[in-house]
Amino acid sequence: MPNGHSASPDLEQQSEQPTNFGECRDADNINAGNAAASDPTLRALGWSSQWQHLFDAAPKPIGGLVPARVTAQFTNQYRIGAGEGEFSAEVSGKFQFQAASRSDFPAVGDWVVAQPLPGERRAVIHGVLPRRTAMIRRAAGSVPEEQVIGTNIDILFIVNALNGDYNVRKIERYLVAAWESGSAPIVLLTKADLCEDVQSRIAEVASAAPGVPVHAVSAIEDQGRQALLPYLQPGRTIAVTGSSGAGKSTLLNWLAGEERQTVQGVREDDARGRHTTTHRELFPLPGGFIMMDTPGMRELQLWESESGWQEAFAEIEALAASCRFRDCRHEAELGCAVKNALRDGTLDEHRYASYKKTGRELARQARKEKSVTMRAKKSADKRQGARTNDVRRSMEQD
Ligand SMILES: Nc1nc2c(ncn2[C@@H]2O[C@H](COP(=O)(O)OP(=O)(O)OP(=O)(O)O)[C@@H](O)[C@H]2O)c(=O)[nH]1
Ligand SMILES: [Zn+2]
Repeated sequence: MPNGHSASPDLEQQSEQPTNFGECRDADNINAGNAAASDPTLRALGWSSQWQHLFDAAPKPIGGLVPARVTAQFTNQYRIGAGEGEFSAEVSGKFQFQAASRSDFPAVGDWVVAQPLPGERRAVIHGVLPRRTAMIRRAAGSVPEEQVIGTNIDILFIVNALNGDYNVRKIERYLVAAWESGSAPIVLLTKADLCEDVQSRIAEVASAAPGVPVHAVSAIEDQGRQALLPYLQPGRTIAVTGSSGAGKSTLLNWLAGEERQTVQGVREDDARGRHTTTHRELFPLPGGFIMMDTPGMRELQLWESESGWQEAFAEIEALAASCRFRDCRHEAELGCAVKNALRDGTLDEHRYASYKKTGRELARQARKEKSVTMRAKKSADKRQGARTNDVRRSMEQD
């Protein structure tokens, strides 16, 4: 838990103590009889006895299969880290055949069942262990499809800078995504050195993010690190999101205690024997925690998710439960508990406006997706109809 032993107590203030993030990550509870569970290379990637149990229970079509974690993803190729080091990997033909959707394929952060090919740095992926958390985005395109941005993230650092970038509504949107994914959100207000009134900003964010720890930090002035140490536990996977320029890279380098690129960039031979520098999207840092930095995580914007919305505005949802009408829209209805709370000042007007706005955006998104799905279905029906006509015509000709 964060404590007060800090050189800069004014930056150590926070809304609430974190409770149970990453509680399943029982890295110290090692099954002594099991070699893989205590493998230092695997453990550096977040392996624990829980994962070992899931691996033991996973189907294994062939012998010689090992656990590995996906550290980077390319179009059809993956980079995985196993006990024996890194491999470039592809999914097996059977896996590909059985995958029902894009989200069934491995993503950065996944633990997979892999088969290293003898004498090569290549491996075949036969399965994906059940995900504990998953950041999912509906991919844009003519047919909406789920895109998995990152999985098995214990903690999501939501980064917002205490300068012109500062925007509580933006933080609320990121919170929706975090709640939906299953990972525990922590709000980091960066560039605290640029802000005159850090405390009131923290208070403002805290009231918009009930139950979420809020910390102010300055990477440039090396302030606020102490409060983050409790999150940076060995075996824990942490992802960072926030708008461009919010200070994510600087934060990562600061937390890593050295230049991150030197931590995660590795020169190696590619398939043609050339030396290349490979970018890992998941990498262990010296403190023993694992950092995830995928392009998708950086672009994370509004999350199209109903349940995340309800959690992000849990106190309003709780009020809504005591509205007289079950379908109350909290506008002009009689006996509306939300409107009553607005009137007596227990609910903040901006907060309510943000709740309504996010709700409208979700509805708009849902309508858009529905119309895209219907259009896609119509054109599929049309194609099907054309094929049926072709068959009929060719039968008539016979
Ligand atoms: N004053 C101040 N500036 C900072 C701090 N942290 C980062 N910056 C500056 O903010 C700018 C953006 O920082 P980055 O770390 O590149 O931001 P980013 O979020 O990674 O940006 P993208 O890579 O575009 O997503 C840089 O000029 C940093 O030097 C801080 O604590 N204080
Ligand atoms: Zn109501």
